[in-house]
Amino acid sequence: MEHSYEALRLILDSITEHIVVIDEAGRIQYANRSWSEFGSRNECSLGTGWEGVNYIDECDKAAAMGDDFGAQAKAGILSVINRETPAFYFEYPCHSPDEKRWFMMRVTALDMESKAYFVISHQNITERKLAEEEVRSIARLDGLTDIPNRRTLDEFLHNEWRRCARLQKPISLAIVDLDHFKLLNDIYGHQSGDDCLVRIGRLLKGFASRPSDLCARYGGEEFALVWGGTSREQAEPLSNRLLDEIFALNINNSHSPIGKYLTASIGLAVMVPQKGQTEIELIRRADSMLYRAKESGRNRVNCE
Ligand SMILES: Nc1nc2c(ncn2[C@@H]2O[C@H](COP(=O)(O)OP(=O)(O)OP(=O)(O)O)[C@@H](O)[C@H]2O)c(=O)[nH]1
Repeated sequence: MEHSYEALRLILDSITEHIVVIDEAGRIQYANRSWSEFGSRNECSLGTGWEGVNYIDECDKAAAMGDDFGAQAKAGILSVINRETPAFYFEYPCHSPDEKRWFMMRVTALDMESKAYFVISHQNITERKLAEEEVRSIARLDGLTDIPNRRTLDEFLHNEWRRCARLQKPISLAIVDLDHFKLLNDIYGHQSGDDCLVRIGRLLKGFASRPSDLCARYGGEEFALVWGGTSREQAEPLSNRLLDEIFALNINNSHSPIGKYLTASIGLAVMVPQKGQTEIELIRRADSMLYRAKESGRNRVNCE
């Protein structure tokens, strides 16, 4: 069987990986059925017929249309052709309008009948990529409230700070700390405390609706809101509305000296980032405003 050309062709056609073989100039010399079928199903630039197609030119065309992966694929293929590396591996997205897809491209040399050829195979790795995306998104969220966690906040704040520095726009940070939450936990139990944190998280999501906004769980019963491109005139009423809405949830905290429903305190800082400053200064200011809000009676917004 191994001597039968027909048998080998059938075997290659039965493989789900898309396989093409090119020569040193990049001209396609062979394509298996999976490769041809994928091309025709997806109206890929290479189309159904492969005769006369130069694979490297196709990568160039993709790169010229702004596809960075085209340029990377070409560089990798050339590195194998020039024998700078024995193999090239490359993961790239190839999404269709209605589904996400990723492929792993492998390029290896194949010396045959004293001529050099190169095998390029594409394996569908979508399942693994989707699982990785899921893990990444779980790692970015707080397990209890399902809103971004501290790590995500730090990253977002860093990027938003830099964006606002570039545009010389104000950036606001509100640190929201629930008042006498320990009493709520002590009287109604830890589970009620958890339920309450979940409700607050849900409420906060409604205060972070723009791409330049983010709400996050900052610590135990502390939350944070970043409002990029937002001035004090906009952030202060927003913060006051947030306090009103927390109170309007009517979450019992009967032993709180402030009132029978749960309240919160907010430290608000607003800065237009200047040279030499970092977002640490914004956090420091919001923290000190929160401290003052707590010191001066809680259930209020303090803004410097
Ligand atoms: N149920 C629950 N409680 C939490 C969680 N994280 C922190 N806490 C509780 O939050 C309470 C915070 O207490 P404190 O730091 O004294 O603050 P506080 O009672 O809110 O008082 P002030 O902030 O000064 O108004 C503690 O009892 C923590 O156990 C959590 O994930 N779930």
